[in-house]
Amino acid sequence: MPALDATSIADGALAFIRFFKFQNKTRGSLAIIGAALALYYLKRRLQSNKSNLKDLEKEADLFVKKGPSKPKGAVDKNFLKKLLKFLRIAIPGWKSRETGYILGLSIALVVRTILSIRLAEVNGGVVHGIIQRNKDKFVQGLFTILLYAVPSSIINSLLEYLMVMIALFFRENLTKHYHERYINDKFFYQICNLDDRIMNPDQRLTVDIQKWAISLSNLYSNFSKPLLDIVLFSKRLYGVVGGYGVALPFCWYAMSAVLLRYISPSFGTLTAIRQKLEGEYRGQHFDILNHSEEIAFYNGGKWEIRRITKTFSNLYEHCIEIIKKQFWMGIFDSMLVKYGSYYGGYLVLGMPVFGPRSKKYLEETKGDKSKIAGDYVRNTSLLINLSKAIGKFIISYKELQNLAGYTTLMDELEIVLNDLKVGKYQRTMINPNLVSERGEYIAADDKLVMDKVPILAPNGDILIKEVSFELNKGMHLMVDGPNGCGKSSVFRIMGELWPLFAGSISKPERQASIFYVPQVPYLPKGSLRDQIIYPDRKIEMTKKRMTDKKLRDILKILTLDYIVEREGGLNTERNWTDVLSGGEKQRMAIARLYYHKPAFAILDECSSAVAVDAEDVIYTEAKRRGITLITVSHRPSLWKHHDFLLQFDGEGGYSFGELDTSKSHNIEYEKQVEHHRSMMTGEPEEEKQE
Ligand SMILES: Nc1ncnc2c1ncn2[C@@H]1O[C@H](COP(=O)(O)OP(=O)(O)OP(=O)(O)O)[C@@H](O)[C@H]1O
Repeated sequence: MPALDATSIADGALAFIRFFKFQNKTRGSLAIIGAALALYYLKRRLQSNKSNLKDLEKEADLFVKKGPSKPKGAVDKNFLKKLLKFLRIAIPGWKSRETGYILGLSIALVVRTILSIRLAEVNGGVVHGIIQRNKDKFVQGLFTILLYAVPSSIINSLLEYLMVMIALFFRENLTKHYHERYINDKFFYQICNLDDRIMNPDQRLTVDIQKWAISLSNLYSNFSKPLLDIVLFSKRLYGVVGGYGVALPFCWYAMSAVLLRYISPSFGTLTAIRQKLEGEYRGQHFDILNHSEEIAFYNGGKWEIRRITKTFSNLYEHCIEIIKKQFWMGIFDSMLVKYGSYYGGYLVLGMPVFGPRSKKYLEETKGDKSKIAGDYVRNTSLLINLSKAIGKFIISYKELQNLAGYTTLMDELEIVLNDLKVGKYQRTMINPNLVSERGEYIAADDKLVMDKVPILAPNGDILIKEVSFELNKGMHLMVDGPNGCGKSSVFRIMGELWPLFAGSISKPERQASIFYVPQVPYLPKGSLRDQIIYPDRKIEMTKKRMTDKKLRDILKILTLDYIVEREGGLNTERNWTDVLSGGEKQRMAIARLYYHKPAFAILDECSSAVAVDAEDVIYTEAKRRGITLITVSHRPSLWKHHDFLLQFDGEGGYSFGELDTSKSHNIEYEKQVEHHRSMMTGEPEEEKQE
């Protein structure tokens, strides 16, 4: 704050007061009306939304279905409740390292404030020395400032360090909390396939948690430091300028806070929407990378550009909207919080000389100009610090709104995971009455039984009215039917990926007893050995008395042993999805099946890219290893490896019975073989007699 002649400050203040209060009431009233109109205009401008933003808000509010619709990310009682819930996860206990670091941060903040107060005193001393032309006092002051610089620098850096560490601890705790629930169970499948509330759970788990943690850590120091500064600086200022001097900045800021709250848009909602849009944008890049080969072959670049440009322009427009609002808020913030406080500041600084205690002060200083100037500089320092602290305290409301936005996003994830845990999910249902109904899973060794189980898609769409069959160990089952009739869905329900709405399913309790081999297998990043033993680790492989030699033998049966040689051994790490061909990937998944040797294996078109003669080896070997096969396939050449047939007609009906391919009366089988032959050779199909 520039040093001004004290008399002119007081004159200015008095003129200001007279202008509004006593002298010119008409002009004063006009100014107040003008200011009120300007405020109203600003509020409308800040709180109005573009039409596309309204849609996004509606979408963001999909969640708040119950109760009155409130903007997401509002700072209210609900937010505090949610925040408390997450704080319990972020700070696990009183004796945790987080509490230790927060305590450390609090101590560092106190020390920082004490150092600032001491520095203000020293500043005053230096000015006193200059005006008195007292060289010793001046040099002593400079030396003291230098001495204070060392602890101040250490404390400043320590504050930064502690804040970053606390944010990282918070992130770690929350990430672990979500990982345990999201990845350990089947929720990562269900959150995208059954529920339509969260489009980008990956964004929530990565970026949003990180932002929440940083925002909370910043907020602690942005709130607690100013709060502490306010207490300590006010106390000190009270001692030197009296109660009026302290009350004035407070009144000013209280008025500013009310006005700010009146015109401020819900930055929490804006943040929540922005995070959603960021997630969608990232998700599309992820899609392109994931399907790069297909997109490149289709020459789908133009289509992808159109799609990604649209998503990015939504994000861009939303960011512009936020930046514009921040611009208008910035003007208002500055006017009230920064420049407004200058005016009030000068009034306070003039108080020792012109205020109610001026007589006493002037007697004490005996009119010593150097002492008055020194006090002025010290008071300026104190006041600047106090003003800054109050200003920061008010502006951190914006940070609080951001935190409210991130908290809402995380709470949504929490709600969905909790719902999935109890088998509840939300999506547009064809038959909404079904949501609360559930069938029963029964533990049974060595058999799979479906008793009156309706096959329904997650949206309640009836694929097959009711399915019943019993399969004992050693009864190899072929599952057939037209595309989209619900073959895979039967096993999704059996594997508890989709809800069981009615009937009962008996199956072995041990998850590992039923193994699923899909058409496109998952090949995780890792060694060649990992591809065979997934999801086991080497330690589990050793416990199962499996050796690298046995793994190589498995690969040999599947004629995959050349890959071990070519890639340089079982320890070689590669991105196997890119390295292996379609048929190799499928055979690798079969190697995994042989390694795990489950009681039952669901083979879902798992050999569609494998040559027919190699397919025979695959199925014969699986049976030799004691695995009961449940094969979902359209290939009639596979029927001979099975004893039973579960056949869906594509119109909601099915049949289950023995399959005897050797009997000539098995017309259905022969028809299928003939159809396949004609497709392969291009010759017309021959008519068979029933
Ligand atoms: N998550 C889902 N939500 C709603 N419907 C789904 C979902 N997944 C699949 N479906 C629908 O359920 C029906 C049955 O799918 P399913 O995968 O069981 O067919 P399928 O008989 O195995 O077909 P194909 O022979 O083509 O593999 C299909 O119409 C499909 O569109």
